[in-house]
Amino acid sequence: MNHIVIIGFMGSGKTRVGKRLAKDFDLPFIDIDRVVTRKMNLSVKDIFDKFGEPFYRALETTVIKELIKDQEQKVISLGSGLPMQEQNEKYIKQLGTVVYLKGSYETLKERLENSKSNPLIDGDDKADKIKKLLKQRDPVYAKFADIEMITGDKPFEELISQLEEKLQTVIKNS
Ligand SMILES: Nc1ncnc2c1ncn2[C@@H]1O[C@H](COP(=O)(O)OP(=O)(O)OP(=O)(O)O)[C@@H](O)[C@H]1O
Ligand SMILES: O=C(O)C1=C[C@@H](O)[C@@H](O)[C@H](O)C1
Ligand SMILES: [Mg+2]
Repeated sequence: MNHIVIIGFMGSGKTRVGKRLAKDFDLPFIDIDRVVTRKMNLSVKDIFDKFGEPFYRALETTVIKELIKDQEQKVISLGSGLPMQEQNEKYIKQLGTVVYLKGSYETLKERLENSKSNPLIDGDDKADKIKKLLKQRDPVYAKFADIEMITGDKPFEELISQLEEKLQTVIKNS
């Protein structure tokens, strides 16, 4: 399928950017974190606490597999951890044009400072956890990316217009 697929670290802007692209391109928007929490009627944190991370990962994989079969083009924001799971690799590759929203450690730390909804970075050592996870994840996100956009170095509107220009070129040539 030729969905527009947004990946990146927690706080990189997958939801905000995804919603905006969907509006501008007049496409439906799907946020996989949101689909999973709706299915369970629980927050990400509650799913992790009650059922554990492997259960959450299995749900994410179910959702991405369903989206492969979806013939209606969409903008899809993936969960931040989804590209890290080996079993999802083949599905991401089939899904469409992948946009990596790449944030620096400083940008992400600032955006995530007050967030309490990400169980993998909660706690007093949040900054350390962000640094370690980002180091592991950045090369994996980069590997999947058809388009890489730096987030945090320019105003949101500028990011959107640059990204939309790149997407139009990639989609035209695909
Ligand atoms: N380009 C940007 N410039 C400034 N702030 C931004 C930008 N993109 C997103 N933000 C802000 O950063 C925060 C995180 O954005 P968002 O929730 O979209 O990230 P996310 O990648 O979906 O995070 P998560 O993985 O936790 O769902 C929000 O407050 C959002 O408004
Ligand atoms: O980075 C991650 O691994 C996660 C990020 C959130 O979006 C949720 O998908 C969940 O907290 C896992
Ligand atoms: Mg989000």
